[in-house]
Parts: sequence; structure tokens; C-alpha cells
Amino acid sequence: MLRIAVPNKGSLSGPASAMLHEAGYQQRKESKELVLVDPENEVEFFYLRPRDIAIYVSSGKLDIGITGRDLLRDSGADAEEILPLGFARSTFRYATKPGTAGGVEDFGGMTVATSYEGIVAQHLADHGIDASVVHLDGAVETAIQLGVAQVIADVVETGTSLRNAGLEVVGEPIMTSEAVVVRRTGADADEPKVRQFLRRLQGVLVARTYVMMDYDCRAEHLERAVALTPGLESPTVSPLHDKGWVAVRAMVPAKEAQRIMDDLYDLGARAILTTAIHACRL
Ligand SMILES: Nc1ncnc2c1ncn2[C@@H]1O[C@H](COP(=O)(O)OP(=O)(O)OP(=O)(O)O)[C@@H](O)[C@H]1O
Ligand SMILES: O=P(O)(O)OC[C@H]1O[C@H](OP(=O)(O)OP(=O)(O)O)[C@H](O)[C@@H]1O
Ligand SMILES: [Mg+2]
Repeated sequence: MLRIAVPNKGSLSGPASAMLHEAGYQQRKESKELVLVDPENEVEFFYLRPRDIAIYVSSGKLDIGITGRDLLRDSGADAEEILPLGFARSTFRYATKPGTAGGVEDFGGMTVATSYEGIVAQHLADHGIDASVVHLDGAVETAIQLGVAQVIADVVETGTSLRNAGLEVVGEPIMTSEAVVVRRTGADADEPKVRQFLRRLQGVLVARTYVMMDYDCRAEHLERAVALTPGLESPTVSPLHDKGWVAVRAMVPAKEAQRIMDDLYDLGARAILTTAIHACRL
């Protein structure tokens, strides 16, 4: 059985379970369930704190985990990212009261509050800055108002939390993050069960980002039409009963579907249809 760590709380938890469900795996029904066996798919899911997942995976007790890239780096665990999942996107940034500092180079002698001590200590060291780091579990934005620190380093998604605390970002982002699949560093990447799990998740990612497009066009316009819809490998082209026309089928990025339909229409294509992809294996 493949043993997989899934976030049990926070921003990663809901979207991770939703993606696994979409990939055909059973998921827990109660948020109190800590372990779920999916015998049909020969997988065992362990619902763990997102921060702990890289540590379990690096120990080799679990084969695979879903966590945040920032949490993986912060943990310092011996695990590596093998597939980005496109949700729980964020940046990790320093913030201060306006006018305190222009960037990391000004932090010497200051105190930085954060829940991500590993990332911050490393970043300060990389820049040769001698600053103190104080670890807080959350609500880090309030640390400046309460005089515990002059600088914070935290996850920024919309920036609302910083604005509400009267803070502004300073310097370049320390890193960008999203949910990722992690595996123990150096573990066999070609293990069939692991490959199958990754293919399933990749199928969900593709199904979420692409739509299937079908249309008819005059044979003499085919090359220009196909240039608009090159597909992932190559579009399917079928003859129509009317010899002057062909039917074309190709996957296109969902975000570009409307523009491509307009361009195809202008080219003389007709019966242009897009349909959702529910699942796929590339
Ligand atoms: N708005 C956000 N707030 C917090 N984390 C976010 C946000 N957007 C994305 N993330 C990502 O989610 C992960 C944080 O997981 P964590 O368990 O700390 O979630 P949380 O939402 O902060 O929950 P908790 O209430 O336990 O602090 C990180 O990888 C982080 O980059
Ligand atoms: O840029 P925003 O969209 O405002 O999102 C970022 C905020 O969300 C997270 O806090 P969370 O709600 O997880 O609380 P926590 O600080 O207790 O972890 C994070 O620590 C920031 O405070
Ligand atoms: Mg949080």
C-alpha cells in the first residue's frame, strides 16, 4: 500500500482532499479522522499537520506527502518537491511599518517575527545580516504593534492581513509557494505505484486547465486553424462527407478558449464546441 500524508488543517487541507477525490481516491468524511484506508486503490492516507508532513516523508515512514513549498523549505527535512499542484499559492515576504526599512539590508540589529524560522534565518544568513529571529505560531502581523519585533516575515496571499495591520511589504519576495507533492530525497522516482499516483494528479491538473475543442473548417484553412489549436501533441483531423471540409479536435487551455473560438470563427470555422475534460492520462 502506498502511504500518503495529506494536510489535516489550514489552507492546504480542503483543496488537497478535493484534488485527491477528483483523482478517484476515497477521502475522509469527518475532519476528526486521522487515517483512511482506500483498499480499492491500495492507498492509505494519513491526515497530518501540514508543517509535519515533510518530516514524516523524509523519515521514509510515508511514501509521499502533500504540503506547501514554503513549509517544506522551512522544515529543512530531507525531502524534495516532485510535482507542483497549483493551489495554496502565496509569496513569503518581509513587512514593516512604513519607513522602518527599505529591504533586508537594513534589518541589522532588528528583530524579525515569523512562524517560518528556518526560511528566515537562512535568508538573513545568505545576505550576511545579523538580526534576531523570534518564533511565533501565528497572527504574526500583531507582533510589530505589540513591540515584539520591528519586522515580520509571513505568508502573503491577498495582502489584506498586512493592510489591516498597517504594514507594508519591504524588499523582494523571499520565495513563492504553492502546494507540492514531496518525496524523500533520493527515493526511487520510478516506483510504479508512485508513478501511477502522480499520473492521476497530473490528469486532474490537465482536466482543470484544458478544455476539448471541436470544430469544422474548410480544408484550405486547415493549416491556419491548426496553428490556433495545436493541441498537446497534434490535433485529430477527420474528413467530413463534404470533401471541402474537415473536422478538427484538439485540447486548448481553458483560459484561452473564448479567444481561440473567436479567431477560429473569423477564419471561417463553424460548429465550434468546447467541452470539459473530466479526467485524463497524458
Ligand atoms: N492565505 C493564506 N494563509 C495561510 N497560508 C496560505 C495562504 N495561502 C496559501 N497558503 C499556504 O498554506 C500553507 C500554510 O499552511 P497552514 O497549515 O499554516 O495553513 P493556515 O491556513 O495558515 O492554517 P493555520 O490556521 O493552521 O495557521 C503554506 O504553504 C502557505 O503558503
Ligand atoms: O495576504 P492574506 O490574504 O491576508 O493572507 C495571508 C495571511 O493568512 C495567513 O494567516 P492565517 O489566517 O493562516 O492565520 P495564522 O497567522 O494564525 O496562520 C498568513 O499567516 C497571513 O496572516
Ligand atoms: Mg496560518
